Amino acid sequence: MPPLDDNRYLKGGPVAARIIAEVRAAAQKATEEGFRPKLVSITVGDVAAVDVYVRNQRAKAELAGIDFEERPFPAELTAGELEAAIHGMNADPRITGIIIQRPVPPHIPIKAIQAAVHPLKDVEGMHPASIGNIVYNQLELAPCTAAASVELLKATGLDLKGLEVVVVGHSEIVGKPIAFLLMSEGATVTVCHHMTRSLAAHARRADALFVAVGKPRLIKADMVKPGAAVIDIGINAETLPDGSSRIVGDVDTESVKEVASWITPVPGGVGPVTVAILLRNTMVALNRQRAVYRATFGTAEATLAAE
Ligand SMILES: NC(=O)C1=CN([C@@H]2O[C@H](COP(=O)(O)OP(=O)(O)OC[C@H]3O[C@@H](n4cnc5c(N)ncnc54)[C@H](OP(=O)(O)O)[C@@H]3O)[C@@H](O)[C@H]2O)C=CC1
Ligand SMILES: Nc1nc(=O)c2c([nH]1)NC[C@@H]1CN(c3ccc(C(=O)N[C@@H](CCC(=O)O)C(=O)O)cc3)C=[N+]21
Repeated sequence: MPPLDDNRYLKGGPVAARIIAEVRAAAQKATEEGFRPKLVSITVGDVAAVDVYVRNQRAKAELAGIDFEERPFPAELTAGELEAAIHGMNADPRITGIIIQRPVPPHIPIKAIQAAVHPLKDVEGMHPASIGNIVYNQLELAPCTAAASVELLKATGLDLKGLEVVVVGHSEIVGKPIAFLLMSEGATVTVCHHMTRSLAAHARRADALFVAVGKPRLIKADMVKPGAAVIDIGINAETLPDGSSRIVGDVDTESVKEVASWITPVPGGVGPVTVAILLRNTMVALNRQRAVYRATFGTAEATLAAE
């Protein structure tokens, strides 16, 4: 197997740019028709871990013509107060989508809070109803990171039907939705987690390996099948001896790139595509809201016109 040349890095930039261009055209059309999309980002407390994510969301939303508003709440906020604020946003027709940045403080029950977001405004695809849609093969509004990871695998041109795929990590926000999306596309999916007996034995069988664990360099070259596609979802901050910090994934990229045919870099891989999918989901949400609006008010108009 020849060493991976630069072309085989599965970079997120071009995929994200294509999606954002599509979103921009759709957002412009919707705005002209009187429905300007708007995304609201909720953070609770001082969460340094999401700073980069929120900064990129704002920058790309501006590029796409989607309004972006940050609503920071103090760490002492109660779950009831946060739910009330979300109900207010659900009822506000100017707001298209709501994203609750993770993590939230331990006294806030994240599942209940995610369920408080109206499914029509759930641009993260984390409401139980949204997750349920994925199980029923309705894939147009999926959790952003999971959808981004699958989008990158598709960019390899590999046929997903019957593809042997291994997903490492089974969180509700990343690993599990990746597995459901891939099953819907016809892949044969194995899901590994911390109780899996031999991670290496499973991982080595994969034509496509997805890793979402949160452990730097968990996946080494001897755990990867030659020629495989490796999608590294991990985002881990690492402090260097000189005190500076950098972001690394869950895959030992240096060694794995000698074995794999495709590998997503960190940074510059899944991250930028995640942001693009969030914006695409915002347009999916807007279109659904418009359909409800038409069904509610358009009919009355048609009835009046007919009279
Ligand atoms: N690029 C992006 O857009 C995003 C990146 N991330 C990154 O992805 C990574 C995962 O995030 P998230 O899913 O939220 O994390 P969680 O901590 O919620 O989940 C980690 C998963 O890894 C599993 N796991 C833990 N240790 C092992 C092990 N040794 N071998 C196999 N599996 C193991 C856990 O299994 P168990 O539950 O059984 O212990 C769990 O399912 C993080 O680095 C995070 O920063 C997250 C969101 C977005
Ligand atoms: N409800 C919720 N959903 C999430 O999906 C979620 C979250 N909370 N909390 C935090 C994590 C982390 N995350 C990132 C997504 C993109 C980049 C990103 O765009 N990264 C770029 C830039 C990195 C840089 O500039 O250093 C890259 O990887 O190239 C980073 C981090 C989403 N997460």
